[in-house]
Amino acid sequence: MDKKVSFTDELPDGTISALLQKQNNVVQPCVIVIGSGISGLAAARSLSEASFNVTVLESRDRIGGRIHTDYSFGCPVDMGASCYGLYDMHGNKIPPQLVTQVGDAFKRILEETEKIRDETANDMSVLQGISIVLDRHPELRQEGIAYEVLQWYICRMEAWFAVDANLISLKCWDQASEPILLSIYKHILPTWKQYTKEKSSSKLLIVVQDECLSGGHGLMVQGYEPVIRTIAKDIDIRLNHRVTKVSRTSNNKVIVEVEGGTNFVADAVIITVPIGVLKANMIQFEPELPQWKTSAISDLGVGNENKIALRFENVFWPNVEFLGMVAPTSYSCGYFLNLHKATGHPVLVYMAAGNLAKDLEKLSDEATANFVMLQLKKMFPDAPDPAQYLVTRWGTDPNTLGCYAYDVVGMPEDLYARLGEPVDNIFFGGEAVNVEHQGSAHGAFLAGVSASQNCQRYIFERLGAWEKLKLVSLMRNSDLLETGTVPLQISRM
Ligand SMILES: Cc1cc2nc3c(=O)[nH]c(=O)nc-3n(C[C@H](O)[C@H](O)[C@H](O)COP(=O)(O)OP(=O)(O)OC[C@H]3O[C@@H](n4cnc5c(N)ncnc54)[C@H](O)[C@@H]3O)c2cc1C
Repeated sequence: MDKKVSFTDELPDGTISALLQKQNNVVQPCVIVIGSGISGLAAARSLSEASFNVTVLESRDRIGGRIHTDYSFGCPVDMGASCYGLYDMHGNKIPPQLVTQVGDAFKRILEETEKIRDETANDMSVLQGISIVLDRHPELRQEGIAYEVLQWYICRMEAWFAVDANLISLKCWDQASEPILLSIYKHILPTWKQYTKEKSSSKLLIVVQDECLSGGHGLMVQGYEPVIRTIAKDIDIRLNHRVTKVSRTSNNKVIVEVEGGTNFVADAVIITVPIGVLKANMIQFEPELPQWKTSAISDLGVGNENKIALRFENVFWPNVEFLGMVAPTSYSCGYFLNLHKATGHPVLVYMAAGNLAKDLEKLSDEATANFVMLQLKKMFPDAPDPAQYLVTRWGTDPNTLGCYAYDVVGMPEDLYARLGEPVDNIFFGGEAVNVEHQGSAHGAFLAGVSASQNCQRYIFERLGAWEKLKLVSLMRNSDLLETGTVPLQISRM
């Protein structure tokens, strides 16, 4: 007589696994993740821990994507922010009181733009909003060097969005969750502590530091690399696999084609390539993606920010966390992160955003380093030549085609949400699908986990009772997972 096995949680661990192993027909659901940035790796890790068979396809010869720690200077170089020293274009230090005073005015200006937004039905740019506020409140206008400091604050805001302020949507710029708003204030205002006090938001700070992966705007002294390596541990990652096509089949499978013609077949795919890559249609979809999805991709903006790291033989600058140079326009303001303070190595990192970042990508590495040295020499006329330099080109790198997503003036507000919606068994992760923390490493991480959970749910719901039982038993017994792994991809040569 056949013994009926019921789908129950009560069975002792191993009982069902042993039975299944005997039957020798254990097939784990297969998922392909495209992209090995923090989002793709988070998705892959989450799937792997749920006993799904997962393979990551990565176009580059390295993992990490937009998180890349360079060690060629003999120390890790990536990112950070906070305490500051501001200079004018003639090398004179700006009095800290003036910087704080203009910072407070800038905070008030931003608050006043909220009223403008509430009054008008149509969207406008942040820069337009600021200009209306200054017309209405002459007392907030700045003159002389204070005007240049105000431009520097606008320059830092542009760096946050990686695009010029005349392109940032007033309607959407601060619609992210409070922790990210707090990060913006922290990033651009020396008075951020006062801001958090006013909002009595010590709880928010804890959220920023504990819940978000990067802990707000701290500097990862060892670089981000160890985080990436930890998430990627034991995951099947195929480097130099550039995906060119994703096809859905009539039997609910996906076929993922890479450059060179190799195909991978799976039950579902999670796409985590940058929004710039999607916008440039570097991946073909068959059948085509629906209009609500393609319009979200085309309507979302992608900004640009580049870093130019300079290593010197010795430190000749003050012991501050960053050096800023004010100027009559935000385009000509400057910002150098001082890595010496955190790492002890004589390294400065210049950051350029928006149009400046685009313009610098038209120059050679050497010409870019020369431009940055001219900026530095305005503050420190005797600055020696750097011993080494590194230049990023996120805007023209075919693996990114931009820095991160931003809200274009006048576009619908649901773009991030639409971008994150699955299309059957195609799921979307990546920085740009996180509604609350887009443009950040922690947002990308959370988007990857969320795409994985949606994908697991989708697959689980489509399994028959017997397959569900098999999957649950696999989840309970990781030993079986090791012996029962089935290769994910098939090749069609
Ligand atoms: C200059 C700069 C400064 C930043 N500063 C900060 C900061 O201070 N704090 C912060 O939190 N965030 C910051 N960010 C943002 C953060 O780095 C990103 O949001 C995050 O790393 C994005 O991760 P992701 O996995 O979504 O995308 P990515 O890391 O870009 O991963 C996508 C992967 O897909 C791969 N790929 C592309 N095309 C294909 C294809 N056709 N087939 C296969 N693979 C493909 C890419 O090579 C890449 O590895 C910064 C970004 C930049 C560029």
